[in-house]
Amino acid sequence: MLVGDSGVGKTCLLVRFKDGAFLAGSFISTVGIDFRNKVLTVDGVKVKLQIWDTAGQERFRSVTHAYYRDAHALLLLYDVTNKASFDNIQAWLTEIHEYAQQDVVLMLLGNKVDSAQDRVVKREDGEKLAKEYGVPFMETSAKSGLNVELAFTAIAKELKHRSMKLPNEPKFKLHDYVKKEVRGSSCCRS
Ligand SMILES: Nc1nc2c(ncn2[C@@H]2O[C@H](COP(=O)(O)OP(=O)(O)OP(=O)(O)O)[C@@H](O)[C@H]2O)c(=O)[nH]1
Repeated sequence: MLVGDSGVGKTCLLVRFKDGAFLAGSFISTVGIDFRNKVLTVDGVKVKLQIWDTAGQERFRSVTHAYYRDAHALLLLYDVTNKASFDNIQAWLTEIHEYAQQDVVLMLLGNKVDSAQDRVVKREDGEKLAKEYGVPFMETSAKSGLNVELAFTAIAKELKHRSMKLPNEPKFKLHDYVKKEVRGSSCCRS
């Protein structure tokens, strides 16, 4: 399930992953909730991801709350060009702790790193926050596609590992896997 403030790029991230395209042009906010399926082959095993795209707008919060408890994984997004979306991450985490399953797979994503000139949230700030909460972290761009496949593949691998519980298979380390991340530009407006 994709969560985070309105406009951080949840729908675009999902469309980039599903269709390999970027939704340029006017911004159409998600109403309530929407979902798309994608089948990935992970280490020779087919994994069907059902990905729920939630509305970031406050007025839909009660609708999205109802979906948290069925989510196996949450991708929590902020927009690196929007400080408020980053400041709201703590509130999102509080909501997640309240409504999601305790063992939900969680990943923090700083999106829109292609907009280097408009960046206001430093990579280190994202990393620091993620470390504080023990959550894997990556920076992404739905526009350029940077790290999008990697983020979803990481989730798929973790979920596959958890569901198959093969005793002889080495434990999948999500925190290590996300280190394959390609670094975007760290340029800042301020
Ligand atoms: N430059 C840039 N723009 C992006 C990126 N991702 C999304 N956008 C733009 O940001 C705006 C919002 O994107 P959405 O994907 O609709 O945002 P959302 O988080 O789904 O918003 P809600 O549905 O309201 O919760 C759109 O104008 C997108 O074109 C990105 O990676 N880079």
